[in-house]
Amino acid sequence: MPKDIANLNNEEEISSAYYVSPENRKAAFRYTIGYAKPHRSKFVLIFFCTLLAIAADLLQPYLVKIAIDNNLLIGNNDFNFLLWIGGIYLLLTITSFIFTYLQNNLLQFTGQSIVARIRKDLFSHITKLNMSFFDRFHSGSLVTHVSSDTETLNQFFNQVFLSLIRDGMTLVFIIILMFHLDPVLAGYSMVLLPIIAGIAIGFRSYMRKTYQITRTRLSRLIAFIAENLAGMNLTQAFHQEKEQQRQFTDRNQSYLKANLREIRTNVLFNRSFDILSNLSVAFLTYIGGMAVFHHSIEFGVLYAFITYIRQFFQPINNISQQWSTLQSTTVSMDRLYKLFSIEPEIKDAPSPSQISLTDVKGRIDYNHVQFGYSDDSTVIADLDLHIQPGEMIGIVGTTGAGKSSLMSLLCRFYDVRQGSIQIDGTDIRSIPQSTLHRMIGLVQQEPFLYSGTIVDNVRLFDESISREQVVDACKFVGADTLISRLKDGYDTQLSERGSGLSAGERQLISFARIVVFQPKILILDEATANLDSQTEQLVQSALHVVSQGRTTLVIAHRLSTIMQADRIIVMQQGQIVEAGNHQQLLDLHGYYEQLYRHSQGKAVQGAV
Ligand SMILES: Nc1ncnc2c1ncn2[C@@H]1O[C@H](COP(=O)(O)OP(=O)(O)OP(=O)(O)O)[C@@H](O)[C@H]1O
Repeated sequence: MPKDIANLNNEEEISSAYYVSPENRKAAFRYTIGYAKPHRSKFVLIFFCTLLAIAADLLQPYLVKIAIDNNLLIGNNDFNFLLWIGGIYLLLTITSFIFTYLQNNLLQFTGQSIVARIRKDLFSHITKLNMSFFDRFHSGSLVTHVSSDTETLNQFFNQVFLSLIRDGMTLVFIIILMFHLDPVLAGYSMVLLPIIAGIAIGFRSYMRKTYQITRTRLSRLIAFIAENLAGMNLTQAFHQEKEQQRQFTDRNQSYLKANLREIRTNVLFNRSFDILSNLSVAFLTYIGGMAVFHHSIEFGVLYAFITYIRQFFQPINNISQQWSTLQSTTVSMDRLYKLFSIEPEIKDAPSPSQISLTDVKGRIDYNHVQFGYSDDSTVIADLDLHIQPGEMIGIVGTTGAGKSSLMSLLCRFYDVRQGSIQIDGTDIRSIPQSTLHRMIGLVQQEPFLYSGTIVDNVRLFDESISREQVVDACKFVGADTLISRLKDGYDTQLSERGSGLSAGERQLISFARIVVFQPKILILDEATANLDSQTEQLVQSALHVVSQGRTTLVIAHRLSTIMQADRIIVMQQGQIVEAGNHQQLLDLHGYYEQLYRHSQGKAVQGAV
């Protein structure tokens, strides 16, 4: 994967991030073109529309040439003939309009459909990647890939591709017509062709660099905005507004500078190109004028020739302009291809065990588990834990002891390094992930809610679950009273991440999800620390009712939540150091007792 573009700092890094090796370029190109294949017939149609539009355009000067040479210059004032020529000219204009319109619409439709498909596949691919991928990748950069890089591909289909067909064909037709009109003048023009093309390509390659810098700076800006919006509460809580504003201004300014430089270079190039084009016209007018003077060509030929030479520059300019777009498309194609090529590290076994969700009992065995996020770190060291179906386990421990990691391993967000985890005696690596995730219900410390109504959030947009089921579930966990107090009740629209609801209310909605989806195992990363005592009471009783008949693992931040647990395990540095029920642990006079005394002290202080 190239370095995260959000983190590119200087232009050298930018250049190297934008370097695409020829092999990668080919593979990425083949991959992208694969998306265009189903649209073959539309591309053929586009080709013919373009062909007809160009032919209609290019025949117009030729018609005028005929009118001049075959009528006006020889004094054959045949008005009928001129009328015919005028009629055909009009017809050609209409033909060009119709086919250009068709070609544009067809190409837009095809290009947009291809890119929409790529965007859809990319999003679906990203959702299948493992947590380790998201540990490495900033969400801001992923937003950029899904939005900007696919947009660049859009430009490829709607601009580059169109230009290659339309301008390429126009150039070829103009050359043919020029040679048909006068080979000598055409020969002179051909001398100019490589000079103009050389200058155009040289200039464009310089422009490409400025363009890349602009795009990278824009990506950095977008990534910064995305990340800042996600962490806005933190920014405000820690009065980071000024610092964030400063960083934003830096990025904004550097984008502005790059943008202005790009525009300056663009204008300079286009004006230089115009001058070059005018000089060439002047040169050919001189040579052609001499030829007319010496009667070696007719005036109409010179007229047509000058018109063609003017039209000759446009496609060269267009192609060279698209050349730089093509370069950035190559980079985007490469980045998207690399993203598509990332395989999920955690995959279902080739022949997974078939497990019926209704038969799950909920026994969990951690068998001498070892785990680390990287090869050189160990977060869980040889942990052995066996949990009976329906048992409630409280997990406490120091910060960073590995409590959440233990839960992530059970959900198979990561795979164990050594040992195994079994559910009802089956290694979770041989259970299909979709089944595994239906077996386990997760209530996070900061429950995530989607944009949508409360009903949508409880049933997770699964229309097969009725509204009544949702309401019953909310009543069951005691969330009904809270929800009824909201203005639109169950139809209250929740904004992004469920803001508008308190942490406790969000937790209650997560509990209702558990009741609706009926997983046999419940994991709760408890967040009662943030709750007022009344909501805490509600969450406690919700936990009590929801945990009935389920194997429940509770990471406790307040001991009051787990004092009633069947078993409490105390973790330190990835190991279980104490285990037993509340009383047994107090009798050990160990770490748990210290925690308990500490929490009692706090409670007393709180009461004072
Ligand atoms: N995604 C990750 N990538 C790398 N290291 C991680 C990741 N998540 C956690 N860690 C590290 O693994 C160790 C265990 O973290 P874990 O979150 O499991 O601890 P915890 O006991 O749940 O802590 P807390 O009570 O603070 O939530 C810590 O040192 C942490 O820094």
